[in-house]
Formats: sequence, C-alpha cells, structure tokens
Amino acid sequence: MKDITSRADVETLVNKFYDKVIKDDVIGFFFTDVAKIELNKHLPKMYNFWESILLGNPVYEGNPMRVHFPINEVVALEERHFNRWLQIWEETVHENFEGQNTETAIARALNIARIMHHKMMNARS
Ligand code: HEM
Repeated sequence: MKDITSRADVETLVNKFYDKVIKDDVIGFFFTDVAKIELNKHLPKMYNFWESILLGNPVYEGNPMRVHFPINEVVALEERHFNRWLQIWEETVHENFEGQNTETAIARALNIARIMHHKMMNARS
C-alpha cells in the first residue's frame, strides 16, 4: 500500500469515507436527514480541506467548525458520534493507505474532533 501523496489519493479516501458514513447507523442521519447534504457540493469541500492539511496546498477556504453548530442545535453532536466518525475515518484510512501522511490524517482528525466536541458541548451549556 502507498501513502497519501496526491489530490487523487485524497479524493479516493474522502469518497470511500463518505460511502460508509452516509450508510452508518450511528451518524449517517446527520448527513442525510439533519443537514441534508448534496454530495456533489459537499465532497469537493472535503477534498480541499484534506488536501490543505495533508498536502500543504492551501485550497480550502472555509471554517470547518462553523457548519457543525447549526447541526448541533438540531441534534446534539456527542462523544459517541465523534468516536464513531473517528472509527470510520481510521478504518477507511488504514484500508487504503500506509505511511507518514496516512498517520498524520488520523492524528489530525483526532485533534480536530476533540476540539470540535468541546466547542459543541460548550455551545449547548
Ligand atoms: C460526529 C461527527 C461529525 C458529523 C456528524 C459531521 C457532519 C457534517 C455535516 C453534516 C457537514 C455538512 C454541513 C453543511 O454543509 O451544512 C459537515 C461539514 C464538514 N465537516 Fe463535519 N462532521 C463531523 C465531524 C467532523 C470532523 C471530526 C471534521 C474534521 C476532521 C469535520 C470536517 C468537516 C468539514 C471540513 C466540513 C465542510 C465545511 C465547509 O462547508 O467548509 N467534520 N460535517
């Protein structure tokens, strides 16, 4: 297996992640029922987000935290949801890639998820 080294790799990873997430019993409904995302609009943002992080190309313009607050107001984003998100992410990453950048993908997601979880809890209290 290879490391994540190109935009094509990032797109493969994000596509495979969303194939699972959308169907997931624990968190799928956030995407399909709460936010009702259109994948053709959402996925390119995710490709850009991860390309910025993993390849160092600053192509993502946005605020990755902001969009989660309105979701959190409809249905609380709780620890079990973040744990599931991270579990699917780690599984998908390791099924497809290996190497230094691959480990960075997992470590960065864990960091961001922790921060996001705290922000969501604070917003509810
Ligand atoms: C339980 C955990 C999570 C759920 C249910 C969730 C759900 C969602 C949904 C439904 C959207 C689309 C919002 C919209 O366009 O209206 C979204 C956007 C996004 N999420 Fe998450 N998310 C979770 C965790 C994370 C984590 C841990 C990260 C980063 C590692 C992340 C990064 C992003 C980014 C970058 C966007 C796009 C923001 C933009 O529009 O620029 N999410 N998320």
